[in-house]
Amino acid sequence: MAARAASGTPIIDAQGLMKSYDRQRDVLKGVDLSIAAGERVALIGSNGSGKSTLLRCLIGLHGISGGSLATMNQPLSARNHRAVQNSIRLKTGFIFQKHCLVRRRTVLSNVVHGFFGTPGSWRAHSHHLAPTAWRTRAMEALDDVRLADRALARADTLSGGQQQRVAIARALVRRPRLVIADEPAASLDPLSGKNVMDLFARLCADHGITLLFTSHDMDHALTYANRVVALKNGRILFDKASDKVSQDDLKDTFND
Ligand SMILES: Nc1ncnc2c1ncn2[C@@H]1O[C@H](COP(=O)(O)OP(=O)(O)OP(=O)(O)O)[C@@H](O)[C@H]1O
Repeated sequence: MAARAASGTPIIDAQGLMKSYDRQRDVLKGVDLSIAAGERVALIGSNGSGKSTLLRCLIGLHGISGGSLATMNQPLSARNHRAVQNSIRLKTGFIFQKHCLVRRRTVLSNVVHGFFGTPGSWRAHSHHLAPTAWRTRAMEALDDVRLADRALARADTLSGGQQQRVAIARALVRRPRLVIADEPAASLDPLSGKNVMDLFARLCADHGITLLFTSHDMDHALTYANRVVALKNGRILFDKASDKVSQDDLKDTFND
């Protein structure tokens, strides 16, 4: 049962959202999802239930096949113009399971890469080219993730957990309104995963950033989100406050 976000202009507003990749099979089968500014939402579901597809539709990376969708008031459709995608990207931070850092570049340059897409983007290739304001902001973001002292180290000399914190700094460097994270802690050991999620959720809360993340770790979903949305076979199975999610809800989500 889908519940609409309580108040405020939605950051994300999907109604009856459909998506098929091949016109033969619908991967998303009528998803209603409304997320208000400042919410922290976990998207859960079995492998193949459609979580990543939904995230990609929400940011205009995939066109939708039916229904309606607006992200930050920007309507999205079957074929999204590059300008629409860029407009959403400029206000959105992304974090993926694999941190996708440029391994041979410094930590600081990797954070400066978060400015790609803004005017004068070529300066985001390296911290040497970046304007002072970008470098300063990147250092603040590194300070937020407690890695300012590693700014000039090569990215591939950091541990997996540290690299994921660099990815968080890169996602937050432009102070986005929305952060979308696809399994942000999945490649980390349990303790590093918990540390990264603690930090990530706190930074989003401190900066008033709306957060939508997927996770296969139910502790993470229930701890770091204030709302949990379960997808099953491309449909929303439930959408409720995290403290209302029961063991039976989780069983229904993951059982055939
Ligand atoms: N680019 C694509 N082209 C065709 N089919 C795709 C594409 N991406 C995903 N699919 C299909 O869509 C369905 C949903 O996949 P999706 O990756 O969205 O699920 P998921 O819930 O994120 O899974 P997981 O938990 O394994 O990451 C799957 O059947 C998958 O094979």
